[in-house]
Amino acid sequence: MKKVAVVMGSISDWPTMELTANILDEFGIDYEKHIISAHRMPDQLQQFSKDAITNGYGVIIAGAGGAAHLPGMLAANTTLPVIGVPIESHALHGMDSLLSIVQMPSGVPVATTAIGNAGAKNAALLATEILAVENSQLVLKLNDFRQRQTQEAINSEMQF
Ligand SMILES: Nc1c(C(=O)O)ncn1[C@@H]1O[C@H](COP(=O)(O)O)[C@@H](O)[C@H]1O
Repeated sequence: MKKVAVVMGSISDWPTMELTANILDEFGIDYEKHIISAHRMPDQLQQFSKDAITNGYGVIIAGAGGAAHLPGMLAANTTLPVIGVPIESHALHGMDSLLSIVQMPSGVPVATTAIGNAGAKNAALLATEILAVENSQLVLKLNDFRQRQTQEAINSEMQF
């Protein structure tokens, strides 16, 4: 199975992106985590994204905050699917991150999640669903995850 790249613009994004990593762990998906900033590490960004297919990645998840150009610049340099996670910034509560990730020009798509923790978790689930297209074991695991989630919601309703 292909690996997932979990990329973030700064180590300060890790408390959010760790939630992505936790879900990939839960599904037994091989991933690598990297700090690569399009702004601060432009050469490394180019190298990483151009080599991503030959290095065995199937999906890239990129979390960034503020002027969050990282997911878009990764997408510009590879045809792998890129999922962007808008980190909840302090100054603008992640609206800056969201708008700078979601408003890509036509021709270079980035699948954008919700801001912050929910987005980080959904990015991992979406990456799992992409890999599940070619992997029936992952389909079973995703169905099991959904069933448990439904049961937890039913239980909370009964205890309410
Ligand atoms: N948005 C970007 C990029 C980029 O898009 O290249 N590089 C860093 N950052 C973001 O800057 C925020 C503050 O970073 P610091 O905490 O390191 O100052 C982080 O949320 C990071 O993702």
